[in-house]
Amino acid sequence: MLLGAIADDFTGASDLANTLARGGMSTVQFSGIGHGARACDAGVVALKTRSIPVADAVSQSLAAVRWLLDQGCEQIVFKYCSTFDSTPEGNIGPVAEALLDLLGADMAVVCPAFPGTGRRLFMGHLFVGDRLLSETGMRHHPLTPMVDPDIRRWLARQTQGAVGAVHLETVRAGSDAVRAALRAEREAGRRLVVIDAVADEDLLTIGKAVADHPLVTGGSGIAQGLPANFRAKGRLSAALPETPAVDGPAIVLCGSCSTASQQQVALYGAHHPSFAIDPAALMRGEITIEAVACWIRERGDETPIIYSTAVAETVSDAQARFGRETIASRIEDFFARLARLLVDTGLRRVVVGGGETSGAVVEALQLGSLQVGREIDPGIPVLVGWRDGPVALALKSGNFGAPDVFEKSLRAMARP
Ligand SMILES: Nc1ncnc2c1ncn2[C@@H]1O[C@H](COP(=O)(O)OP(=O)(O)O)[C@@H](O)[C@H]1O
Ligand SMILES: O=C(O)[C@@H](O)C(=O)COP(=O)(O)O
Repeated sequence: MLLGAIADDFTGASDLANTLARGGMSTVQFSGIGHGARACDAGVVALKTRSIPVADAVSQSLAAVRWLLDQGCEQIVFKYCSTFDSTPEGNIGPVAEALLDLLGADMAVVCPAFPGTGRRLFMGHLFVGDRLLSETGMRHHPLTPMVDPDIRRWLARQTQGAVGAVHLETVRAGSDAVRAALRAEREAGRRLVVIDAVADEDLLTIGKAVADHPLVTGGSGIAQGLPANFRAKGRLSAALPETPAVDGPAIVLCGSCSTASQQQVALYGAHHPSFAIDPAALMRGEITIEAVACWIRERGDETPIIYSTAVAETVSDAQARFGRETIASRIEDFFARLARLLVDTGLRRVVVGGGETSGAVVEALQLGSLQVGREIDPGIPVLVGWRDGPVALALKSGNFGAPDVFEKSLRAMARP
């Protein structure tokens, strides 16, 4: 492995793996570090560290990066969400600072921008489409409500050290100007530097400027320029491995409550059987895995959607009644155990909506390593793992995907 990455959730990992694969690196996504290595140019370790206590996130991230270094990785990417999902405590800042220490690095860029999905960073402020981050549905995220669009200020709340900034005019002046600006930030003692990017060309400029940085942090966009650094040195594998087409019984599971997911669930549900998980009924034990699996079997050849997706008010009511963490983990656990039961009884294709939800599901399936296949929509590839035969996955990040992304995912998995 040349490039090693950790991602703080599973949809984020597949988003990054997709970018690296499209950039020409043979890429494997690992579910944690307990499953053994596989030969590839880039290894992406999916963690579920976005919404856990800071100390746990730091120790899991360090362990994963140590493992990647043992596999020979020469550069490490720390991938977090393009909407910078985090709380005032972390976990982006503390993990980034711990990685700088581990790698003996004196600085790293911080760049959540992903223009292909409308995430742009200008003057340190993060936009989604034409709105500041805090004026979007992310303000009401069930676990990491994003109420401040100034990434410099939000990150500074999470870090021990001061946060630096490099603005767009410098990025537009080219890689040498970026290198000089980053050097000035480092000399001023600012180890984490928020850097603007509003277009793919900005990310390519930044990618070139950080070719020799031990640590690069950002959304998947920051990885756009990295494969070229290895290609320029003639280091990339000649052929990219193909993923098999996977057909057969399928399910769509959605635990994301994002605005995009609400629309996608409604559209898919208009044409397919759908089953809504009511959190209160789940907590009372009135919805069981076995009963839902039986309902799915009764649908025959159809591919149903099972979802807990709800509007912000319903989510906050459930959180007030049962506690934010309790209800979240109860729902995640439900999807995880349901997916495992279904795959063990013949299901071959699983589409999951939501990063935390995907993490719970993929961990329960214990697929180990996943090969990265074709792109379904920006940031969403087909992934293929193995459990008594190939199992295809599509892990849809909350706000990613066209309105018909669930249908498209099922079709893309089955295509040779
Ligand atoms: N109806 C609901 N009420 C409360 N919490 C919910 C509900 N539905 C899902 N959740 C929780 O909200 C979180 C959504 O996070 P995630 O799966 O990462 O989606 P996204 O990708 O949109 O962030 C999960 O922990 C999930 O269990
Ligand atoms: O960077 C992104 O936006 C995604 O890759 C990502 O991390 C998504 O997280 P969720 O919205 O929680 O799925």
